Amino acid sequence: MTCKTNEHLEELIASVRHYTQFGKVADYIPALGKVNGQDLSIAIYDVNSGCLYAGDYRKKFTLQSVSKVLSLALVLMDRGKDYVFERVGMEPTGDPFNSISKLESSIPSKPLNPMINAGALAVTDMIIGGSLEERWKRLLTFIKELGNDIEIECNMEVAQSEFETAYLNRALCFFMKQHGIIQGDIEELMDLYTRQCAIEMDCFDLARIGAVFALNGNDPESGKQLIPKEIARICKTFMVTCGMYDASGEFAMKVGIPAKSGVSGGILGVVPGKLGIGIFGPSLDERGNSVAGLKLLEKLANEYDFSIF
Ligand SMILES: NC(=O)CC[C@H](N)C(=O)O
Repeated sequence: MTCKTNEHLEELIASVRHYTQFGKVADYIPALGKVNGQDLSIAIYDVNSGCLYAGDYRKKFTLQSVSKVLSLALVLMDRGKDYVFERVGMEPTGDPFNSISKLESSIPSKPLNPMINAGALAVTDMIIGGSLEERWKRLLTFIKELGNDIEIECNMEVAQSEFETAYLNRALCFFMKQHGIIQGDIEELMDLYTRQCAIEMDCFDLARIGAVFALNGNDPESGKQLIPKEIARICKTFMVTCGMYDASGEFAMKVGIPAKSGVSGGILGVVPGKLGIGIFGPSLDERGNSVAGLKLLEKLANEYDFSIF
């Protein structure tokens, strides 16, 4: 599948690029702070007619929280939904993605959903494998298959940078270990989680992964079922209710598609039955979503009537 440039998408990008100045690049993970805040690119994978792009769509970025949907899909396939949802809830929090507050107040004491850091850490802990390397390999192989790109790898500099500074995520893990939600070793989990967040790809790969979800888990080229339909549906539901952190309600109102963002500025979007969308725009708003990426999606959704509602 090749990706063609598209004049109208270029115009749309040009019309929203100035929003990048209203946000800022995440630097709480030091290695993430090195990118150019003005970058903005998009790829759209239409399951019927091919791929279109605008901007530097081959520029690589790390998935960060976008990876949470993919680890969730793998773990649901590994363990089944009863096991997973005994340990992680299904409700949006309305709190920032790294918040610790509801972990203590919710009854039973478990993370409210798999799209916040606490829930995602619990999910990554559930990835099956005899060793850290085996678990990592299983996750990476799964993501390569979804993106149909064997070159997808981990950016070890970003992974290491997060590993060395992830005090709050470690705190979440210690709390969950005390409450029996996390079973494994915490340093091993942090290693696996920070590698998962540092998996690097471009907008084209991300759009293709979106196309798999748009097709209920089927590979858009081979037709192979990569994710069972029910699990793809669960993932898309979480993307709608919790995918854009504590801006998920506003996003549902303004754009209305399953989507997942990450603090690298990536956004994975899904228009069911039709499109996968990959966006990269590292300048973030105060909630950690790509500021220009959101505007771009809003414009596209209005123009092409993407909303599922
Ligand atoms: N919102 C995000 O993208 C957060 C992911 C990041 N790796 C973290 O755990 O802090």
